[in-house]
Amino acid sequence: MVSANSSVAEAQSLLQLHYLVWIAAGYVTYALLYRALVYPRFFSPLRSVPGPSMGSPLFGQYFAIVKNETCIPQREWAKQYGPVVRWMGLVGKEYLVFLSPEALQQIMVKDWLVYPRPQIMRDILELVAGYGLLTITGDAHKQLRKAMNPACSIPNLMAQTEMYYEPIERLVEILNRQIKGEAAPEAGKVFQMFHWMEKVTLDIICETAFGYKNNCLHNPSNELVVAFDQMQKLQSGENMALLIAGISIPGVARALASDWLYRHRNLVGKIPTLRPLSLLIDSLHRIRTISREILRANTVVPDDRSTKKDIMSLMLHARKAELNANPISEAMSDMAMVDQVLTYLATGHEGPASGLSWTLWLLANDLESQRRLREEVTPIYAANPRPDYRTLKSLEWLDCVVNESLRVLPPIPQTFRVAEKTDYIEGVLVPKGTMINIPIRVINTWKHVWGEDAEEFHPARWLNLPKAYNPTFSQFSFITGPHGCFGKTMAVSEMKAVLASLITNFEFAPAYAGQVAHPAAALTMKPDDNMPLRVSRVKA
Ligand code: HEM
Repeated sequence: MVSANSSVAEAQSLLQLHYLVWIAAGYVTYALLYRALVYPRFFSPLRSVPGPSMGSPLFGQYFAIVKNETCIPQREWAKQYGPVVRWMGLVGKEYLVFLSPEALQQIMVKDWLVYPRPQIMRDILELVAGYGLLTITGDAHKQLRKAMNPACSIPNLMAQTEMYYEPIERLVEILNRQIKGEAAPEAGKVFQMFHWMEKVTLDIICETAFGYKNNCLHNPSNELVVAFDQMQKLQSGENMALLIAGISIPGVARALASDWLYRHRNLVGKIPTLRPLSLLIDSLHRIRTISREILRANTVVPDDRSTKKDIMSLMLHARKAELNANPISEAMSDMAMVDQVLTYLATGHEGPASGLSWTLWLLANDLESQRRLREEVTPIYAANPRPDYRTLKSLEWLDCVVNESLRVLPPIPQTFRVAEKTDYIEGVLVPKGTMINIPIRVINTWKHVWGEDAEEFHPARWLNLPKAYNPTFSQFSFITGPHGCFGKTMAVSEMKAVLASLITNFEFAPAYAGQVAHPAAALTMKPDDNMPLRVSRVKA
């Protein structure tokens, strides 16, 4: 009897569980359908903002975004619908694009605290660049940025410029030697220019930011280059989607950077879909190991009178000052310091390496601009092969070339912000939680400002700027405001030093007839074929 009763009770509770599962599944389906199909079509305050069709019910325009060249769909939409565009992401997630200076001023400058980087973006950035300026916001960000600002002061940059030349001269010497070794040296040699730009910029940032001699130019199996290369190969729309899906699960971002998962990465790699994650774990571990090494090599804290203002000295100094003021304060731990090293390693070389590769590509396809640049820089180098910061800054055509290249092919082609509260932008009611897509590449090539040839490379346009040009918002490659690029001035002066040395010594041409560039982007926009270019000695 007892057992018959308990069987009935068991059957009843199973039935209840069964109902609960059905109710939960029904609710999730309803919520998904409501979010993806009903709300954006019938209730969203953004439903009347112009933009492309809703796309697929679950994926919106997601595939148009990840399968096309970065920012090209947004550019087409802006041409068709104007400077405010709405597009749909996954499961009804609404994205807004604004191109006007007024809107960008509000989002990036005036109300920057209302529009922080979205959490998912910060999680991804934290994975590659650690917990630092890129991932924090508000007061913590203000404090860290204030401590670091002297690293990019003009006197500091003037002192740093001299340090660029050792790696640059190594690069020139390697290219020269390899061209000489060819059967017909006068015809030059094809080099994967992105690889070389990555190496020279890594050596420069290691030296100028941390006083660390990396010398990956002479060492093809250098751990840092191998790790960053491996990460670069993983940068595709599909892998990014996998990463975003993975990171959306709480705890996954932290796990990916953990030593435990590194030890078990081969197990992860056994599942074919997860193989890119196992490579990512490996790269992250290698980069963290070197960052720790860099920190260990920098244990001496500069005293108060020290004139050393490289990034590492400033960080050590800030930590010492904090501990002196309050010995029990939570000054940066060694782990937090490693994260700062990661931030500058990643940001300090990727942008300049991509920027330089794109500039060489554009010059290889515009021989007149290349010739004019050589004519400007050659006498400068003949007088002094290590021109200083002010000399580089004063070269007019060099400035035009760098500005124009960064405008047409910006190394960081887009970024995102999220509305933390409901607000109006350009008269559009933007509900809390709306994603703001800042398509830098589209802003930089907006015909309304730059005219009909906006998408073409014409350095001379910087000598006669259009009426609608706005110095802060028309070339937006470093964005602006409290989260604007920390290394802007350094990046530009570094690009100029590398470019001027290369153009004085070499001529650049496409590697083969009909060559086209293939920009591939996840975080930064790089040439997906490593940019092969034919390099030959400048004829006397
Ligand atoms: C051509 C080269 C470069 C370009 C185009 C570039 C562009 C950018 C952009 C667009 C951002 C904002 C990203 C966002 O908000 O989503 C940014 C942020 C940042 N960049 Fe650069 N960057 C370059 C070089 C550098 C260099 C050389 C350094 C370091 C020495 C650097 C350090 C940083 C840091 C630390 C941030 C975060 C700033 C903050 O939020 O306070 N960048 N960069």
